[in-house]
Amino acid sequence: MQNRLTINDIARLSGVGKSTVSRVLNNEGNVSPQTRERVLQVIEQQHFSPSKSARAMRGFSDKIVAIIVSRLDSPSENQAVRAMLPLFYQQGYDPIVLESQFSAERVKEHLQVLKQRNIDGVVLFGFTGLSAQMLTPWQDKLVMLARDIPGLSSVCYDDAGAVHLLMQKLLAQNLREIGFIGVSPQDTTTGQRRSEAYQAFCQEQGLTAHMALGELTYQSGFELIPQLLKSNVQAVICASDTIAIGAQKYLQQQQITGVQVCGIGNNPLLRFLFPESLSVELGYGEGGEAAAKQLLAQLNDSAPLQQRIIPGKLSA
Ligand SMILES: O=P(O)(O)OC[C@H]1O[C@H](O[C@H]2O[C@H](CO)[C@@H](O)[C@H](O)[C@H]2O)[C@H](O)[C@@H](O)[C@@H]1O
Repeated sequence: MQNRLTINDIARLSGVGKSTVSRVLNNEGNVSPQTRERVLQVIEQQHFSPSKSARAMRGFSDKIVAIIVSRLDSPSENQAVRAMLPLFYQQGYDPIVLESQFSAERVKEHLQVLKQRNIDGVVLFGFTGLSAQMLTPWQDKLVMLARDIPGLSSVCYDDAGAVHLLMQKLLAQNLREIGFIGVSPQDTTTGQRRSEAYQAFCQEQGLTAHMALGELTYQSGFELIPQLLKSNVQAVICASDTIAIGAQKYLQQQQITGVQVCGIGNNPLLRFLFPESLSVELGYGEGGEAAAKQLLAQLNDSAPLQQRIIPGKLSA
């Protein structure tokens, strides 16, 4: 676990002054080789890493924000992170990126370390299983993306609205046999909200629902679309563009034409590989920007907490 030692402790343990420790950390001259060696030995023994204030003494930024993504390889999260970075840089904050892999336990560990390091603020890509109890102590310095929890600032995507846009577009094209590839309802947003929106729309319009559930992967789209093809679907809505890429790959491999594949997310790779697909721009970039602005407003101006939903739109 991380230590809480300060430069003063290192100075005391090394038998030197604070400024000497600072000179060693800065790799400046004016310190004898023996003293330098002694200080470095203590630093190593104590697993010391300079605190924010010590970093500031060394000329680094004193302002740090952490971005906790769920998956480093998620295209949607990458878009959001890319949009928030320039805003943090402009305001003199150094961002650091951590990964949760959808583990609440891992988020808890990250937050403990961030607290010890006295980090200024956090953007957290939320997910099902995170508790308000764990996050409320951070409420003034945290913004959650993609999930909302009462009492916290959040920026969310319009999950049900995206499914509606696609269903309406398909109906307008006279397509009524519409399948859906989703993910587990244990995932409240991409899973439950998108699947429920599909089922509700089918019910309202008197359509038969054809559903298959998998994971947030290309493989799921590839493996699940054959089930829906057995029901002679004319179109398939996938809960994400990543899933849609897998579904399209299957159709391409089997040389099946005439099935309209739709995704959610407006992923450039789907557009490039399969330009005939339909997708909804959920606003990942806009979401990342909004989350960064909200966090900066909370940190710099004590702005009130805010919950926001980014509207989606059919991609051109
Ligand atoms: O394939 P991707 O580009 O990664 O997109 C899949 C979905 O990723 C995001 O949802 C997932 O992560 C969220 C945290 O960022 C989490 O709240 C959600 O439960 C996960 O399903 C993104 O929010 C979705 O729009 C993407 O469809």
